Amino acid sequence: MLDLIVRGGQVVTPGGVQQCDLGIEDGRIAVIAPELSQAARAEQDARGLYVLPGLVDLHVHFNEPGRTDWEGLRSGTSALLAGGGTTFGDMPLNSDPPLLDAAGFAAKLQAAQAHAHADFALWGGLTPLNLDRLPELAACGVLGLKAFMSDSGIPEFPAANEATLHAGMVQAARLGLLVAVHAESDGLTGRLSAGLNRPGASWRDYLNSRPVQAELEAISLAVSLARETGCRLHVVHVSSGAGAALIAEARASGVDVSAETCPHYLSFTEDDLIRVGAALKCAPPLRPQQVQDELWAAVVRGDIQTLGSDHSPCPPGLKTSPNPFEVWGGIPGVQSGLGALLTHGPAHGLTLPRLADLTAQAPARRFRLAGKGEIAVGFDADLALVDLAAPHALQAGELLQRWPETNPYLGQRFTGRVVSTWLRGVRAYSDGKVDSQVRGRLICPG
Ligand SMILES: NC(=O)NC(NC(N)=O)C(=O)[O-]
Ligand SMILES: [Zn+2]
Ligand SMILES: [Zn+2]
Repeated sequence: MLDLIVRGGQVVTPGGVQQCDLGIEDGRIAVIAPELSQAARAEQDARGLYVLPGLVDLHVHFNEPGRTDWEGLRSGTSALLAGGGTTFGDMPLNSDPPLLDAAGFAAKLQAAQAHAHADFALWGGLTPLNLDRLPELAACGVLGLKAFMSDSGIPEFPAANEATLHAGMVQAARLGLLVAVHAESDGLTGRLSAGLNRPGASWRDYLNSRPVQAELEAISLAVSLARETGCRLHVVHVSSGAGAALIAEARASGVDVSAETCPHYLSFTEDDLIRVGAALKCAPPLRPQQVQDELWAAVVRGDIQTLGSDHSPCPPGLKTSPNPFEVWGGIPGVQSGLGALLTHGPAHGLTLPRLADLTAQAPARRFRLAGKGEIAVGFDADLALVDLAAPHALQAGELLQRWPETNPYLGQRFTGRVVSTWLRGVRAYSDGKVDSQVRGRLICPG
């Protein structure tokens, strides 16, 4: 007997969108068919709703242990579920200690097993401080190694210069680990910031300190090191079409490199940053409309393979400095990414199967997370049931993150609303509430 039938939804698979039933057994999708007649212990009516694979958001900063007052695993995963996400990859920094060795892994694993309401994978860091710890991180089962090519803002997580990145990639290639980079040139951003960061600095000054050129220089360096070392490379939060093009060119010439961008680069421009200020500060920064249009084209074309939220919140007090350079950078986005994509995507030609690929299937495939990211027989029954006929303005009261008032999407009109989210066949979120009994599991790349 089936455990559950999800009945009559518009199911989004790589092949297209079709109305059918999903039969679920032992947390996995057992059968997909137009009208299931088998017996089941429970039924969920999904008529009129779209059934998407739960988001596999491999770029979040939940900051636990150590900076739980910035976000935390309970609040972060609650917001993830409310946004249709079922699996996350937690970045190694902003938690304290940062995840740089086996002890850091154990500390975060313990916190996540106790508090995460969604399945999780854990990134390890690649910094000049822990080049001798990469084999032990591989043995722990990290999702990959994350390096900053510019200042991370966190002193315990220093940037990797060319020599560190090279040494790390040589090892990563041997250990079978993927390396992800925050690609902005430290030399260029450092030089420009030194001239522009002064009392009275404006948001335009901040934008000028982190030009697209800084991204291109860093991508070029990372790609050439990946080519030389044979290391798998993933460039996170690509902010420009030119950056995506550089990566596409490298892929075409045989480098094993993929690209991520984030919903905020597709939703906001530098004009919004200048108007709104601190809530929209991130690095790399938001770009002009023209650059955003090119980025959208790269997403739809497939030159960007994955979407991640780069959910990186902080308490409101860190967003109050009058000097843009002193404001903490990072945007919360784990609950609003899907809504933003459903709202803005159609105008750019983004179809639902392509959206599902970018947000779930492609990240799971790229990071070898077996059984995740797809609505197909044998895969985990990780599902988001979405009402596309429910446009609404995003309210602080529905945001489950730690600091809802810092969310820059507040008040925006979204086209889709997540009605319920299912983790391995269990309803983990519905109608604004998370089932606090639901616990996530560690997933290691295969
Ligand atoms: N320390 C951070 O959380 N940094 C993050 N902040 C951003 N993107 O503004 C990131 O991913 O670089
Ligand atoms: Zn980054
Ligand atoms: Zn990040």
